[in-house]
Amino acid sequence: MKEGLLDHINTPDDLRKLPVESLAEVCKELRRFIISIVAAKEGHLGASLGVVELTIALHYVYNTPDDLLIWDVGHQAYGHKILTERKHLFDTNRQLNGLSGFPTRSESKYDTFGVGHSSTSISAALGMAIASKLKNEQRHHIAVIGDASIASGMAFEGLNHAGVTDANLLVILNDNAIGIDPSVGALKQYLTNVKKGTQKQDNIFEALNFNYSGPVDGHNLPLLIDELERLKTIEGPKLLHIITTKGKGLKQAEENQVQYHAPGKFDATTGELISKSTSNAPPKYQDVFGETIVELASKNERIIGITPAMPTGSSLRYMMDKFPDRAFDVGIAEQHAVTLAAGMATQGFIPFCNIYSTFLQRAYDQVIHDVALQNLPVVFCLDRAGLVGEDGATHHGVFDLAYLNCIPNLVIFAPRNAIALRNIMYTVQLGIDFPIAIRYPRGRGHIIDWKQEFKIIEIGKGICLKEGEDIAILSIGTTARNVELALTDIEHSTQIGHFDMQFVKPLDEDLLHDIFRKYKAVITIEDGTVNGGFGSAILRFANTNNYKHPIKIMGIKDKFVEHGSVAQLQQLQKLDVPSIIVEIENLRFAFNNC
Ligand SMILES: Cc1ncc(C[n+]2csc(CCOP(=O)(O)OP(=O)(O)O)c2C)c(N)n1
Ligand SMILES: CC(=O)[C@@H](O)[C@H](O)COP(=O)(O)O
Ligand SMILES: [Mg+2]
Repeated sequence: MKEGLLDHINTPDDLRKLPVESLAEVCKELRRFIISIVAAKEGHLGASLGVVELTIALHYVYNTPDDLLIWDVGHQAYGHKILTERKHLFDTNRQLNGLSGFPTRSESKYDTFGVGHSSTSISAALGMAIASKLKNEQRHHIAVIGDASIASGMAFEGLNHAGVTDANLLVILNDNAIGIDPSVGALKQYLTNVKKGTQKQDNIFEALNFNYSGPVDGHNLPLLIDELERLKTIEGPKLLHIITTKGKGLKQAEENQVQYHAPGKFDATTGELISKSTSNAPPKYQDVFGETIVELASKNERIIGITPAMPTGSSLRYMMDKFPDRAFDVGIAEQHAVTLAAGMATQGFIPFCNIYSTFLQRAYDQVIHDVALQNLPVVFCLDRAGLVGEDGATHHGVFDLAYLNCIPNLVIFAPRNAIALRNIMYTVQLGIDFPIAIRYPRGRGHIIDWKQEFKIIEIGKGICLKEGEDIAILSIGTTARNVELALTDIEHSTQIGHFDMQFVKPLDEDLLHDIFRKYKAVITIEDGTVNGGFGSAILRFANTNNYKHPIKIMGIKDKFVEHGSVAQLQQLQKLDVPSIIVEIENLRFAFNNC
């Protein structure tokens, strides 16, 4: 490829040496560079393409990293990474031992705040701005936040506080009218009106004491640079409202913004998706949820569906299309989603509140205070539980079993396959008088013929999948699959029993007593943290009942798990088939030698 300006930019200082007139060319090359790498290596695309001009303007005008730049979510920060000493590493983005897909403090001094979950940028930037004042340091603090992320409660908390400070804070609202899916809610309507020029007088940000400017065309680089230079001279909290197009510069990404948020592999020249054949593949768990809820809701009018901003990712979209009055995308508002569900449950509805496991962390108090304490029959469907792969540490759903297990009243179920997911959804909508969390992973299972006749699952009951003699393996959820595969590979597998416990809470104590009476040793396996999760619960059961068996707990170690493919991460966490075989052999060796 012909050498370009981008080849000579390693740091923002290199960028700042260029004349303004050459920056349009840098934008072009930066876009092309992002497209070429993401096309081959996958990742988030549309958001980064949409902020190419903004990224260049920010690093050109501000003295990063002394001036502090905070990206909200961080899925739009690829251009930022490339301009800040990481161009040569960018082809390792999101891969094992490669760059993180999100700004990460340990990765670069330019990444001032670790992100991945949305709506933190204003609070973090305000914290930094107040700290700078206290330290008597002159620097700028800039939070870049999208229109979907600013509608979240936490962002409003930050705005509310910032508006009564004199902090040197600039919030840039990057308004492209879409999150992953089209933005929702009254704020979206308000921003649309602002863009039309109908509500200037009642500017919501001015009402919160921000110096508001905009809306400005976020793809007009000279205009952006001028505006940022002007804002640099203004004291106190400021908000710049820019209008951009998600996916800017790649036709398909502009036209199909939902799909090109994170499109997978595509042709860098034509933009066409490189589709993998999935005709014979088992379904994604999200689709099992999405199709099943439609099936159930067509017969049970009390079923409600709720998603905080993930209708496509959760496949609640299917219900939103079929039953728009009973399925709600509430925006990036996990706390609200949970309490909304609680409110509906008080009125006799059966809300299925579908939240990615990692994002439910946001709504922990709502789960405890608004749902569990009142013992309301809310059905939490926790998608993306366990290891999610390339999104990495911010997104793995590995804490849910531990953080939910300590909550009274809450039942916790993990289906080992698509049929079990379907059956538990069927069971709970028949009527429950307790809340339940159903957690299942990202991606596809292994069962093709999954649409079988519904069967009731008995609450609190585990299943014997295979009888044995010496060692009992107790699995939870889809970890059962690797155990099954290990048992087909191993010699003397007749000696090994395998139980799908199904429920972390309540544990099937009758079954556990049978197991501990019969077997000499127990292995537990979960795709969640070993601290306080499923294995811990089994250990507690054994201690309480004075069973002295050796118990090996397999799960996620007490350390944040980085990014990589699920298979690689399973291997590193010793949750893959060979690691299970090794554990079995170790225990058998111990028996034979004592
Ligand atoms: C707390 C939380 N909930 C949900 C998500 C999933 N998520 C990632 S990006 C995104 C949309 C962000 O939209 P916006 O802020 O408008 O930025 P854009 O992608 O348009 O640049 C969502 C919902 C998240 N990262 N964090
Ligand atoms: C940035 C973000 O939080 C989302 O885009 C997330 O990466 C979606 O994950 P899935 O691909 O599992 O839906
Ligand atoms: Mg947006």
